[in-house]
Amino acid sequence: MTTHPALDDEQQRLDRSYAVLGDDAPDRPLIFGRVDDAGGSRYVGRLEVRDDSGDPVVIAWHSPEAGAFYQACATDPAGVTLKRVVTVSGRQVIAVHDEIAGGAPADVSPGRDNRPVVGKVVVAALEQFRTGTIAEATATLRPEQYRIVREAGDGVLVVRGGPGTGKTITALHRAAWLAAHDDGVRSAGLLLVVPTPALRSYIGDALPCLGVDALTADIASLYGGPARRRGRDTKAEAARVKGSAVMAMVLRRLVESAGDPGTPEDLLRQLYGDPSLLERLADDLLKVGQRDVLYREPAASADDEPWTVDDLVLLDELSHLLGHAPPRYGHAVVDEAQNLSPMQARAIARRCRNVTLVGDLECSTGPGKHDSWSELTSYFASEAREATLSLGYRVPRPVVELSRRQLPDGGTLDLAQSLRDGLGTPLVRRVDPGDAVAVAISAGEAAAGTGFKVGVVVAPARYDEVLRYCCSAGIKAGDGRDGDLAQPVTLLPADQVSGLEFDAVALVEPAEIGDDTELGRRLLYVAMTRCTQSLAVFHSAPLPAGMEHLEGPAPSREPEVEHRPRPARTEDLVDLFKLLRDDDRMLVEVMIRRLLRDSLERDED
Ligand SMILES: Nc1ncnc2c1ncn2[C@@H]1O[C@H](COP(=O)(O)OP(=O)(O)OP(=O)(O)O)[C@@H](O)[C@H]1O
Repeated sequence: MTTHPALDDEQQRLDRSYAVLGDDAPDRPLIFGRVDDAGGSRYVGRLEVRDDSGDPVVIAWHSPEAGAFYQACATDPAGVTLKRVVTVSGRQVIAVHDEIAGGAPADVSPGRDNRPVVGKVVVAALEQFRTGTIAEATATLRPEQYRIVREAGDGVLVVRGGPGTGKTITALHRAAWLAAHDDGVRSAGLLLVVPTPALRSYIGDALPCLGVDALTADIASLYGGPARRRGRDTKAEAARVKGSAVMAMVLRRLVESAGDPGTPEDLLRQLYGDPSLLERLADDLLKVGQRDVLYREPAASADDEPWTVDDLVLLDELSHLLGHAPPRYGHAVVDEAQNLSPMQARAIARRCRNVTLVGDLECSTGPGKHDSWSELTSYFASEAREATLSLGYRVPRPVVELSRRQLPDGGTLDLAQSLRDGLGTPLVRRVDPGDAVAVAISAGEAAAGTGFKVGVVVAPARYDEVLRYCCSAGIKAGDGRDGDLAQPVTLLPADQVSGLEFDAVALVEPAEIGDDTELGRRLLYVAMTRCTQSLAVFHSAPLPAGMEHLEGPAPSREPEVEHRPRPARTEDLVDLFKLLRDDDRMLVEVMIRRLLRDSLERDED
C-alpha cells in the first residue's frame, strides 16, 4: 500500500501501463523515470507502451522524447521542472527520487569538498552490494554519458576515461542505442567484443535486458574454426610477437609459399614447429629472439595444440588469407580496447567498418601498450573521433589516491571527480612469509560474510598455486579466469581483472604483481581500481614502489595482549580489537567504517 502522494500518482501510471500490455507485460518494471517540462509530463521505461488510441503511456529510454530526462541534471536543469527516478519492486512503486523539482536541484548529494553534485539516487545505486554482473544504470545515466551513447554510429569513436568512469555502462547503452536507431546495425547486427571470458561473464545479459540481440564475444571466440583456446603464453614476449602487425606479412608469405595450404591450423602448426621455415619467411621482419619465442613442438594433433588467444587471432587472419570471409556486422563496440594487439584490431576491422573503442591506455595490461589511440585506430578504415568520461563512479577516493602512485604522472583518474568515499584508507597487513594467500582468502571470506563480493587478486605466475591451495583446503572460491564470478569470493590473476568490479579487493603480495616493470605497475593499478568499497593488501615481501610508505612492522607471533586483564572500558576496546585474528579484525573494521559513514550521512541530512 502506498502513502506518499507522488508514489500514488506514479503507481497509477504504472498500473495503467500494465493494464495496456496485459499478458504481454515483461517481468521487469515498465517505468523507471518521469520528466516534466514545457512539453508536459512523460514517463520513461525500457519499452514504449501506447494505449488503444495510440497515445504514449510510457516512452522508451532511447526515444528522442526521453532526451530531456537524460540531458537535464541538478546543476543544469535545462528547462526541466521535474526529473524523477521511480523505483519499482514487482509491480509496486516503492520510492521516488527527484534530482530536479520545481526546476531546481532537489534530492541531490551534498556538494562538500568540491564533489560533483549528482542525484542521491546515483549515490544510492553505487552503495548497493555488487552481484557479480554489471549493475543496471539506465535510470541514472548522466548527461555526459548520454551524449556519447547518441553519437552517430559511422566511423570510429574512441571513448576514454579512467577506471570506473562508466565506460562499460556507456558502451552497453550505446550498443542498445545503435541497435534501435542505426540502419547498418538494424540490418547487419552488432558485435560486442570484450577481452576475457571473465568480462563476458560480468557483462552477462546486460544487452538482452536492454532489448538488444547482439553477439557478445571475447577475442578468443571470434575465430569460427575448430581450434579452441586451451593454453596461454607464459612468456609475454611470445604474446607480443604474435600480436604485432608484422605477423600479417609473415602469414601472407606463409600462405603464398604453401603448395597445398590445408587448414589455418595446419599452417600455423608448420610455422611454429619449423624454425627454418620461419627464418625463410621472416628473416627481415623478426629478430632471431622474436622467432625463437614462436617455436613450439607440434602436438600430436591440431586438437591437442595449446592454442592461446593470440594463436586464435592468427588463425583468424590465416582463414581470411585462405579466402574465408568472416561474418560482417553493422557496428562493433569493443570494451577495454586499450588491450587490443594490432592483429586483434585487424580481426575486428575485418568484421566491421564502424567501431566504438572504449578504454584507457593507462590500464593496458596486454603484452603491448599503445602510446596513443591513433596508433590503434590506424588499423580501422575511418578517421577517429574521441570522447572522454571523467566522473569516477567506482573507486573510493583513498584508493584513487594510492593507486595513482603506480602511474608516472598520476594517471587520468581525478580524485576531485570521485563520487565515492568507500570504507576509508586501504588496509595493509604484513603477514608471515608464505601466509599471504591464506590470510587474504580468509579475510575475503569474512568480508563476504557481510554481503560483500570479494576479488582476491594474485600475480599471474602464482594463480595455479592459489587454485590448488583452495582445492586442497576445501575453500569454495570462484575461478575468475574461467568467468566464475558467482561465488562470494572470486580468485583472479592480475592480468584478467580488466573491466571487473568487486565491493572489496584483497591484493596478495603486490610486489609480485608490480614487479618493478611498467607493465607490472599498470597491472597493479588496474587490480587496485577494481574495488567499490575497500582495498586490503596482504604481504610478507617488501611493498612495491608507490606503497612503500605503508610498510608496517613485522607480524608478532606472540599476542602479548593475551596476558592483559580483561578489557572492560571503552578505551580498552582497542586492546580487545587487537586480540582478534586478522580476518575477524578486518570484518569488524569494515562494519565500524560502514556505521560511521552511515551516521555521517544521517548528520548531513
Ligand atoms: N550513470 C550511472 N549511474 C549509476 N551507476 C553508474 C553510472 N555509470 C557508471 N555506473 C557504475 O559505476 C561502476 C563503474 O562503471 P563501468 O564499469 O562502466 O566503468 P569503466 O569506466 O568501464 O571501468 P573500468 O574501465 O575501470 O572497468 C559500475 O558499477 C557502474 O554500474
